[in-house]
Amino acid sequence: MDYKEKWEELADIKDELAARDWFMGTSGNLSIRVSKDRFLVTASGKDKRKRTSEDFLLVDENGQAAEETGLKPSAETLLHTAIYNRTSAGCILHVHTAENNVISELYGDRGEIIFRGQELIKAFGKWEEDAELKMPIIYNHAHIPKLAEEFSQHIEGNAGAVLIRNHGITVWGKSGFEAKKLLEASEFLFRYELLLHQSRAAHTLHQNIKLTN
Ligand SMILES: CSCCC(=O)C(=O)COP(=O)(O)O
Ligand SMILES: [Zn+2]
Repeated sequence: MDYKEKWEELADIKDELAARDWFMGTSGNLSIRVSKDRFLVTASGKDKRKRTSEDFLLVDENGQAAEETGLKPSAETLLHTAIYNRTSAGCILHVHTAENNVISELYGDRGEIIFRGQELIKAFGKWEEDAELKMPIIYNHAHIPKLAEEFSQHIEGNAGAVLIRNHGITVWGKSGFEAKKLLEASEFLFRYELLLHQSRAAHTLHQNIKLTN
């Protein structure tokens, strides 16, 4: 199976995400579809900031190595198989950032975060003036099959995003370009939300200080 082009595409995306410092402490995993039942996924536990010939391995629809290799697929490969087996997604990106973790903790008890009135929700195809983007937040089960099972309940269509509480975000899209767009839009929305919280808190504190003086 010739997957050189897909390999290079995923390696380029990995470099771009690494330049943003989105792979702290070896976290994160990425994959790209090569055929109906084969995809390339990052090898587990690697420093994803480095570009090497052992960054990815080809796996089948069960997440098992499809070629002779000493590499281990990502520990979270079952989340990738869950998406590829249910959709026509072409690429999946999972990163841990401080921002996505804090948002997942702030809104985790609600089970979702809803974005409204934000231009960047258009990246998710939400173009109407009153549109809202609901992003599910699921519990971070240590047992990956259990995590994948809960995650699967939120896979709707060929593009989407799910937050795993105090863990990270997983996005998928029809292509590498689409998946990256959703990831960048999500991280923008998280930073915006956090800045807004901080600005409001600072403003309230300022008002209270003025009142007591
Ligand atoms: C050190 S991060 C803990 C595992 C994780 O959440 C992750 O994204 C990376 O795991 P992988 O096996 O894909 O390297
Ligand atoms: Zn992870």
